[in-house]
Amino acid sequence: MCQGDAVARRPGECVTGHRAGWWPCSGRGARRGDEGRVGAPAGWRTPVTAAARVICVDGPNGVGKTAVARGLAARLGWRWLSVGMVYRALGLVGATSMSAPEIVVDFVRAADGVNDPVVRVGDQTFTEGKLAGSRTANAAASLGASAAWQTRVNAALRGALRDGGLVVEGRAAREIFPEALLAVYLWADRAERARRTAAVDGSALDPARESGDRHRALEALRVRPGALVWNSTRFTMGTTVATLAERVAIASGERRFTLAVSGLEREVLRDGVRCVPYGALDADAHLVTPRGTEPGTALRSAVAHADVLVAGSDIVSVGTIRGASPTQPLMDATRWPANRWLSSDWLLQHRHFAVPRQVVELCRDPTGALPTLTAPSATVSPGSDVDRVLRGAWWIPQRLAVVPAVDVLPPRQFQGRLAQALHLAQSDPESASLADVRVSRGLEPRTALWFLAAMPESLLSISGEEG
Ligand SMILES: Nc1ncnc2c1ncn2[C@@H]1O[C@H](COP(=O)(O)OP(=O)(O)OP(=O)(O)O)[C@@H](O)[C@H]1O
Ligand SMILES: Nc1ccn([C@@H]2O[C@H](COP(=O)(O)O)[C@@H](O)[C@H]2O)c(=O)n1
Repeated sequence: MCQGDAVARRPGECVTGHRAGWWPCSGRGARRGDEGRVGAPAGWRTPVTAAARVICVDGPNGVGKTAVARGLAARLGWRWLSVGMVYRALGLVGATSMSAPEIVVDFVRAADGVNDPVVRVGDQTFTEGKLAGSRTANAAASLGASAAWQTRVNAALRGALRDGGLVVEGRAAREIFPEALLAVYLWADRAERARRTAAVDGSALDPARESGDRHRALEALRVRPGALVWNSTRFTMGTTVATLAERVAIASGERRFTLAVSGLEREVLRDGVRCVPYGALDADAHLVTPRGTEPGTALRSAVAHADVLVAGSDIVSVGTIRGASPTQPLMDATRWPANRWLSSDWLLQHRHFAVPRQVVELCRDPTGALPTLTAPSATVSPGSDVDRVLRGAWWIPQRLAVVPAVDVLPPRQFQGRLAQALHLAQSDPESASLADVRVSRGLEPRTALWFLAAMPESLLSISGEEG
């Protein structure tokens, strides 16, 4: 089981040297040399130890962590747990460092068969329904920022580990359960999160709570390295839950990440990625390459894209695939979790891109037919299938605010400058929310991840030498 911090090593490798994400790190995954062993995934299964059957779901307020965690637990037949619930319960009983009540987290089977969490603080018992909504959140936030409470709450949460799987939702779930099989950072843009929050209890998103959660020193809201970043803005709960269940199966080795590749005539297994001819509807993503691309080049491209796609994203283009160095595409250089900041122009210049199946499905035409994707030329005609799919990605910018280009700064200064720019942008809700930031390829990966968490709506372009 890989517990490694993937960004600290060579891109795509965990401590044991296996690729993180799309093959399991328990030693039985596919390796180089698997090529052509089509069919190996059938019945191929890596046993997952009980301790590793933990999925973490983190993300900003109102994105749907609780609803998605419960839905995923129901689908997998696992229990689910909420970190925020414990802090909310403590806030509700008016816990203080002097009172130090006992905290116990347990489960109760709901009418629909799901094992829901129950939090006992002293002699009071809370279920999620009693704690939902924004009412109790501010007291929760101030307790949650304290290291002493974190220690106690985290111990209570870990005490809830049982045989069988556990889906844990909440801030820093991954820090509390570092052994997790899969950590998900659930995202939705601000307007959608506001809509979801209002639908729960009529309340508004609280920017102060979110900003506090982002900027505090310990257990801050941010994307943890290696997390699957799933942008749920345009997906139903059902699609998000089904997708995450598939990603759990991939992480546990029960299923292989599958890419449908244009121009490929037969199924091939390459570097652990199952590549199937374009058009296969069960693929996790579709890779479009320009007409006439050599199969070998398309397969190298597939592996490079898969590396990024397993970490989430809407549409991915990994830049020039160099013949001699297929393992060093542009995106790998930063271990980017998603490249949604790449502009449409950039994408068009590269003329190949990969799209998760769920994005393609969003772009069915009125008769329900799936779009036909062909590699874009520099002029994509408006209304064409490719145009619809590219526009179906939420990130194509409508407007742009330019913060100072920071490409020549070393990482520390870079982060300082970004923090300043972000602070300005976030403290003025009327200001444009998008930033055009140019980064050099030497960008420290953690800074990139931090940036994503701090300002996910940004357009980030990568300049400087590729490779
Ligand atoms: N596509 C969707 N994905 C996820 N949730 C959705 C979606 N559409 C609607 N919702 C609803 O949005 C609400 C999100 O609230 P929920 O409490 O789950 O969010 P949360 O991230 O846990 O919030 P908080 O951090 O404030 O506790 C739920 O009622 C959920 O059913
Ligand atoms: N690790 C955590 C988790 C949550 N909190 C605080 O509790 C608030 C409520 O959490 P929800 O996920 O239920 O919204 C949240 O805003 C956090 O401030 C925490 O401090 N640490």
